[in-house]
Amino acid sequence: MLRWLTAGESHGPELVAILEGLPAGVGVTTADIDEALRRRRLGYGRGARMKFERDEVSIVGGVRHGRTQGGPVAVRVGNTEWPKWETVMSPDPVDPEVLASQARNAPLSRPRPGHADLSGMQKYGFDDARPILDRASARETAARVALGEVARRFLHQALGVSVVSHVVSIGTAEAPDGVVPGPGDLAAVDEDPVRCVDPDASRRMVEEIDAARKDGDTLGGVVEVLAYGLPPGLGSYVHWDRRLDSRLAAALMGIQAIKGVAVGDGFETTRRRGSAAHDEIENTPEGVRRITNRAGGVEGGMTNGEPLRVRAAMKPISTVPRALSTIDVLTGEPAKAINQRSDVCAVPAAAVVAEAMVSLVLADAAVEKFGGDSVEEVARNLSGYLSSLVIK
Ligand SMILES: Cc1cc2nc3c(=O)[nH]c(=O)nc-3n(C[C@H](O)[C@H](O)[C@H](O)COP(=O)(O)O)c2cc1C
Ligand SMILES: C=C(O[C@@H]1CC(C(=O)O)=C[C@@H](OP(=O)(O)O)[C@H]1O)C(=O)O
Repeated sequence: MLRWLTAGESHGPELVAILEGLPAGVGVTTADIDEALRRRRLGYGRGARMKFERDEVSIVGGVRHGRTQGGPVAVRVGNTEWPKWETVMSPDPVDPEVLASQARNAPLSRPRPGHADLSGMQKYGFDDARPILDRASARETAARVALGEVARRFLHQALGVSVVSHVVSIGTAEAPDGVVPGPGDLAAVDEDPVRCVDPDASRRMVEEIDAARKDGDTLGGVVEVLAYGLPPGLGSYVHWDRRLDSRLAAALMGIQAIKGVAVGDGFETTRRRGSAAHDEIENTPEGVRRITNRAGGVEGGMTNGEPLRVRAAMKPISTVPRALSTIDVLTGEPAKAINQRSDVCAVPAAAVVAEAMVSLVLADAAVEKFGGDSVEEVARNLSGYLSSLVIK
């Protein structure tokens, strides 16, 4: 079983992440994780903070000379913005006079509709949104992407699986159906400003972001993750919490601002008759396969050997520059919501985060199915399983 945990605040000194249960022998370096974090920062529509903040990565456990050792992998991602926030986010008590002398320390009492601010203040008993937004913030996804990169490398090295992602829509601008990146297309997708594989749709997405920015507004969209090279039989139908689709949905819904998940053709399938909804089976010289892949590679909560295809729907960013109406919790009076700076659209970044979450879930399911304490052992067990399949 793989377990992963993150800690740290958006404006704290650093994020910390631990991945436990990964076999030994996964090749991964600080530079690999650095590159994964660079990819998360890509994307047209991000706010000012992405320009001046750097991610400072260090691997502090579980890896020696570029290989995992079998113990928990621990990663730190420093926030280079920290010196500006040292007083606001100090773990230790601060002299009230020092606090009062800095405008940055003023309580944030005008909760943003759509963010965690108001419910978080009610739940944890604060009249300041700072402690809420600092942990609710998607800055935390940097820690998940760091771990996801280790999981992705494991999947590739032990099973030959490639995980890729792309942006399907931003606002009302949509890519045409069926245009997806192939297993080796990640770098090409990254070159596009919104990580969309259709140049025409990409241009319309960029225009839509420009228009929203001009209007002081924000946008959401849909991302898709694909995994190529999966064997049949990851996950199981025998219990709800062992279903791969249930685990993928939970992991993707666990990303900030994700409001819906679809496996394969998802909701679209409900508009079709059964005869046009399912994937017919045929035998080929290479083995059994589905003629189509509307199911997105999962049937009965298990991979079926076709490429995995899952989508996640992201709502528009809730820090709307043309600020929304709220109340000031200190006075109860109507007010405009907190708004200093924000992303206009973070859908391309969310695609990279979704890749990381899918990689973690697939790595977990692979360790469960193939056991093994080393990459070599997992690969051996996979090959034994494939050659012993009754139906190939
Ligand atoms: C990559 C990424 C970047 C985000 N950037 C912002 C942002 O700049 N401003 C903002 O208000 N929300 C941003 N969000 C969304 C908030 O984190 C999210 O809306 C908030 O945590 C409330 O949670 P919920 O949307 O899941 O209800 C971002 C989300 C992601 C995945
Ligand atoms: C810092 C990151 O994303 C942040 C996610 C976020 C939010 O509310 O989720 C709000 C913004 O932070 P701030 O309000 O400080 O500008 C984003 O910049 C990051 O992704 O590294």
